[in-house]
Amino acid sequence: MDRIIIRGGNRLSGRLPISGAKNAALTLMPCALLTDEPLTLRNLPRLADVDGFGHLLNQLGASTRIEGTSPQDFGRVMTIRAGKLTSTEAPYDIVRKMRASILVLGPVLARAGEARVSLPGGCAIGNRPIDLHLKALEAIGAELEMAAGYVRASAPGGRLSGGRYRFPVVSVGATENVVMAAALAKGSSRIENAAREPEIVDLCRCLVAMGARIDGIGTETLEIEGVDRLHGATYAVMPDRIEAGSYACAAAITGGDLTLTGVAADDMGATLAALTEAGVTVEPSKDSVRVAATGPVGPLTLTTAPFPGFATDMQAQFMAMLCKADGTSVLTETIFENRYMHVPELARMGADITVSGRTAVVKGVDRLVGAPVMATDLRASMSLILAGLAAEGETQVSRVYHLDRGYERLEEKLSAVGADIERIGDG
Ligand SMILES: CC(=O)N[C@H]1[C@@H](OP(=O)(O)OP(=O)(O)OC[C@H]2O[C@@H](n3ccc(=O)[nH]c3=O)[C@H](O)[C@@H]2O)O[C@H](CO)[C@@H](O)[C@@H]1O
Ligand SMILES: C=C(OP(=O)(O)O)C(=O)O
Repeated sequence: MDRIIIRGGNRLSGRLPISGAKNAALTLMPCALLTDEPLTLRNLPRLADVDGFGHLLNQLGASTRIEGTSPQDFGRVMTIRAGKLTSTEAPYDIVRKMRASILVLGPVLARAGEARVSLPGGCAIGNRPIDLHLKALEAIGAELEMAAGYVRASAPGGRLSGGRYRFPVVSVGATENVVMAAALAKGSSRIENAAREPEIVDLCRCLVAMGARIDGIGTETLEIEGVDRLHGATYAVMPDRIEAGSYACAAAITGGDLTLTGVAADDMGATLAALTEAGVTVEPSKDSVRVAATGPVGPLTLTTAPFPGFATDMQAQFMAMLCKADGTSVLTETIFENRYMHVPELARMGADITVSGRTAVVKGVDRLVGAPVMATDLRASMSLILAGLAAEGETQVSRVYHLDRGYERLEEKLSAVGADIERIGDG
């Protein structure tokens, strides 16, 4: 298993390119299952999860072709063609490695009239049930059955009816699943208390480019008028606002000056507001953001919330940054019940953090010291990288396969702006 070694203390500066968004890519790729025509996605990040999702699409009978890119290019172009689905099953072996596999349920059901998908189970950050995906699909006409760890869904008469559903809790994935399925339903659907994350907007725009009829895009009420068929399209994946936010924290924690290029600052409101509140200079322009800091950042009080609130996917990175803040910060995690796995690892590097229930109190310290640490999930891993960049001496991060799910060529991007970082393979 690879490890990442960081010798901390370097101030980062320069331009750092931001990739296409993992979480948008993982909901745009299954859209290809809704049509027999090709869907071409541009600006796809080179990530383990994207490769894994491609593999799942192949299992279902779709072909995936990566066009004309050389290894040094960011932003791949993939054409997915699901002329005919040869299988309607997402097997346990794939779903257990990548939770987002559940996002084939709605599209396969809508296209083929039936789908069988393994239940994903929990993961390091929490229990993560899929009951809301199932309730929403049921509300638009799906019949469901659970057996042997799988959910089997069918549409009576081969086609979903459409219907109305109000989410009791905001769910990104469940909103995505039901919107994709409703796009091909016989009738219309109204989805209330829908997630409003920019990735949902990206999904809706792609579906509209494929011929879907959706009103209320970007609001909490989505009205979808089902169409008989969708067609192919070419669509560019939105910039990764979480990757951009993570590197913004890298600029801040190293007292650096980074210009993040290829970003959509409008999608990063809560992150940029929090950085500004912490005394970091934030200068957004058309498709870049400059983030610069000179001394220790100021303390913050942050609570995670669905968009437009402060993203849970940024909590660990902000915690790392605040470990060296000039004062005491309070972070509250409201989305996932177990998203503080990075705390004991940060403590090994000298951080002073006390967790009580959903709240973490982070007392800023003058120095962090490099140590061997273990990545436990994607954003927790990034928090360890950030702490390592600011720590004295060497930090070794193991289990970096978590990072490879969501950060494209991390060591290359960070070395190019001055970090002393390398990946070491064990075998
Ligand atoms: C691939 C992808 O886009 N992942 C993102 C997506 O995950 P994901 O779509 O899994 O997250 P959700 O928005 O669904 O989860 C929000 C909350 O709802 C709960 N819940 C969700 C579904 C369900 O059927 N029942 C239920 O109780 C979850 O356990 C969690 O507590 O949104 C999360 C919240 O912004 C992000 O952290 C993830 O990075
Ligand atoms: C939790 C995340 O992803 P996933 O939903 O794919 O596990 C994340 O991107 O931080």
